[in-house]
Amino acid sequence: MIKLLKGLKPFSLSIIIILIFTFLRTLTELFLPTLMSDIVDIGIVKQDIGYIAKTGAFMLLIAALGGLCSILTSMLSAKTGSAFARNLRNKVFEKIENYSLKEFDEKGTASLITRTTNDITQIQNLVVMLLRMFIRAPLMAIGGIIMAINKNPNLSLIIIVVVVILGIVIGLVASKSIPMFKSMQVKVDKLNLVLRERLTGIRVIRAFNKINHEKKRFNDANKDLTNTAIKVNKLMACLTPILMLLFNFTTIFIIWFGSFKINNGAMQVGDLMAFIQYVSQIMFSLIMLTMIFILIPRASASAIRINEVLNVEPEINDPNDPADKTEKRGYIEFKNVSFRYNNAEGEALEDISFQAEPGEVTAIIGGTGSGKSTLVNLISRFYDVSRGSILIDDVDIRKMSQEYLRSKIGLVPQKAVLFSGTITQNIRFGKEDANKEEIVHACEIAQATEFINDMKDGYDSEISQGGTNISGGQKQRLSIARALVRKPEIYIFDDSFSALDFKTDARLRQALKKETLNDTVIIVAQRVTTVMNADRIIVLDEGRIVGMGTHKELLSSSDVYRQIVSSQLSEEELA
Ligand SMILES: Nc1ncnc2c1ncn2[C@@H]1O[C@H](COP(=O)(O)OP(=O)(O)OP(=O)(O)O)[C@@H](O)[C@H]1O
Repeated sequence: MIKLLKGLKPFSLSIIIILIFTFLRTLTELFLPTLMSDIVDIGIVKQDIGYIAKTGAFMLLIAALGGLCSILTSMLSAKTGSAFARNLRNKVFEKIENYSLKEFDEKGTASLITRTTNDITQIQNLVVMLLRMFIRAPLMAIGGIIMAINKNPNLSLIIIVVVVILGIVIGLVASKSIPMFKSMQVKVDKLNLVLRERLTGIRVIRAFNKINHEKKRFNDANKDLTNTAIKVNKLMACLTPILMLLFNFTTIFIIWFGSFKINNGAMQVGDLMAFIQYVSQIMFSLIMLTMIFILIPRASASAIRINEVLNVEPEINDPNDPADKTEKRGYIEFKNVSFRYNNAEGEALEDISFQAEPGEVTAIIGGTGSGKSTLVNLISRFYDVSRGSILIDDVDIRKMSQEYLRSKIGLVPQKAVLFSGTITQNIRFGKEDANKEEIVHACEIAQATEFINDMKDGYDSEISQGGTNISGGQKQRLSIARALVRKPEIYIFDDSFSALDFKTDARLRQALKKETLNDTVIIVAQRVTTVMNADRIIVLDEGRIVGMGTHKELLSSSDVYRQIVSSQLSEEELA
């Protein structure tokens, strides 16, 4: 928590101003009851109207000054709190951006979202509360005690009794509420996870008639959170009536004992009235302090979760002296590469060695889960190899900066991901300064022009979030165009033609061939027709290369390949 609060350093000036105004405000608040007591004891008792008017006007001025200080501190605290939260959010977001996929896998998207939003809001609430109350509450409590003793030392003994009772009540409430506040954060996390899955998987949920099942899952998580929130709020709600009761009894006692003192001439009426106000100020400040102490554990649970994000040292880092200049272009070499996912039992890839050169098409084929996507993800260094090495243009990719490495690659991922924005904006994601001709050219090769021209606004048509307003095949073609516009040295198509019909698939590959004459192309595919013309086909089975060569060579040398071919041919014939 302290570590996060160090982020308040840039706001030192605002904090100093807040402290000064808080100090002034507290002084005005402590001064008012004394003025009131003077009005009663001097003005009213002696029927001095002039004194009453003069002191009354002075009271108004002091109250106005206090009000002004209060407005200023509230405004500045809110502003500082928001700016602090903004900086923290940026910091967390920047950190997450540097995460490798391994860290994403570990933390989970839903949790990362809660940590960047809700958890930071908890810290922001605490900061605002601290700025507004942390100095004010003890200052007012101590000031109140001094003033009360000043008014009547004997009667002040009541304060000790009140503080002890108050301490016990607050202690009981805090010990019950703090664990509940902590568990609320975890429950918010859970709710976010369910909600996110529900929203992103809405089509599947409907298709499988799982709406009620999902509703129940969401309701359970929601109810769980609500129940805890209600419980903790009930508890907190009890605090106010108990404190009011305590305050009212205290007032009765003060008036009771005070009346004797007044009767004996040991105390004046005004002093008694002021005394009651000081006791109420002391109690109010203790409640404020309690609020802070209740907020602290909740915020510290959030701080721990935020620090967990900030403390992660991404596994994949750029080297200190990156080799960002290579003689060659487009050469890929896998040297005895093995790879194991974190927490996975077995290796996803084992002893993979092959080379790919510019002007060549290397295809990777294999059953589901054989490691095809894993293999191509290693080229972009989304994960680091567990053993062996990957060289690009004769340089180990761990020795290059990630930006330089990825600038060489045009990746079309297995799951086409588009962003909200126009078609042009989505394709410019591949190359920021791509001009209209480049965009149209890329779309022509990707066989996307036809459907783009059919759309109402052509290239300016809006793609909705996640590309839900276009078909799967159209999405794939746009993500292919996005990679093409980059004109990279290496193209990686991870099962990118699966949603295309055979005709479009063939046309696209033909156009692609001309476009990538001097580039290295890696194609991951399930269909034999997509890979059979490749210069080199790598057959993967359970993470191992079980065959490598041309279609013809593999037909005679690889059983697995022959099985894949025969299963598909018979399927096509059946169709
Ligand atoms: N993030 C991950 N964490 C742990 N294991 C994973 C992860 N991603 C994939 N795997 C496992 O690694 C193996 C290879 O997966 P990969 O996605 O590379 O297969 P694939 O050949 O591309 O399959 P498909 O054709 O179905 O896409 C599988 O057993 C899979 O369960």
